Amino acid sequence: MRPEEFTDIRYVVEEDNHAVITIDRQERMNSFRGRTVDELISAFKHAWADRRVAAVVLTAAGERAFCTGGDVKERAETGGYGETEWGTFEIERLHRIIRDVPKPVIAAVNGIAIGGGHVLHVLCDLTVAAEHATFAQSGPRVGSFDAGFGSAYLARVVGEKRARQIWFLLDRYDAATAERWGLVNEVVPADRLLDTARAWARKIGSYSPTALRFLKHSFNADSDHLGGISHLAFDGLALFAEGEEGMEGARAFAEKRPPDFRRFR
Ligand SMILES: CC(C)(COP(=O)(O)OP(=O)(O)OC[C@H]1O[C@@H](n2cnc3c(N)ncnc32)[C@H](O)[C@@H]1OP(=O)(O)O)[C@@H](O)C(=O)NCCC(=O)NCCSC(=O)CCC(=O)c1ccccc1C(=O)O
Repeated sequence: MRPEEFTDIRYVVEEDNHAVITIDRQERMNSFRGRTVDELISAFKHAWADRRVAAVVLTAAGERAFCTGGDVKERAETGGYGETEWGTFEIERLHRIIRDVPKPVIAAVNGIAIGGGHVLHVLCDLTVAAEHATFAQSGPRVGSFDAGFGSAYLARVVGEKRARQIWFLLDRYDAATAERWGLVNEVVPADRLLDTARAWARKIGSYSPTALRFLKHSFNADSDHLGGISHLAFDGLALFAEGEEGMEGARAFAEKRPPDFRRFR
């Protein structure tokens, strides 16, 4: 897919140095549907292939949300995430490409990062967050889980107790807390968010791309076996999400009522 065809995201190469990928579905709080995921994968491939690009910035439009994960309304209405290029929902491939693209990926978190949106920033190499940004997982409330990188790799980042706290209590954490936990690298005022990400990209652009490529692969190698767990988990999730228990979570969200999971205990 060519960048001119994108409807859910924007892709721009700035200063002949870095790519900026902007999720832009503000009417659904920058949640992703199947098409959004296809476009994100395509954008990362463009950034991978483009020799001008030293680093990739992943951000989103507006100040309210970075990404709120899967489009829960779409899921409640249709049981899935809508049409895709190949007929498959490629979120796992998106996770892989963020890790595999041999250039540092910087998440610039401009608002809430929750659910699958939180997982996206966790998988990025670096995270800079606006002061008002918040962080949370939500799966067990809306009938979902990320039992792969989204939980196991998160535990690498913040430690087992914090990762379990994030997934079992589903609270929202402010940017200062996220920085204290090592979940984000730096917190800046909202009006400095993109400039900080750009400055990091510029700095990265002055370093040896081959050295950076090997370093990224080296960091990944140590946790790559978690990809096998992700594989199992996403196949399990696909079955779970369309079943009664999974759908209770999505429907409850769309109907603005608390979910009732008691019959599934
Ligand atoms: C983000 C909130 C905390 C914001 O709360 P608040 O500020 O009070 O605003 P709201 O009034 O709730 O929301 C405003 C407006 O936006 C709509 N909206 C918000 N989030 C979404 C969303 N994710 N999808 C669609 N629409 C959304 C909301 O309905 C409101 O619309 P109105 O028309 O104005 O009423 C809060 O909104 C919130 O908690 N949102 C849900 C976050 C969430 O749970 N996300 C999904 C998690 S699951 C996931 O991301 C993984 C999916 C996945 O990878 C997968 C893969 C393979 C198979 C299956 C799956 C799977 O489905 O799990």
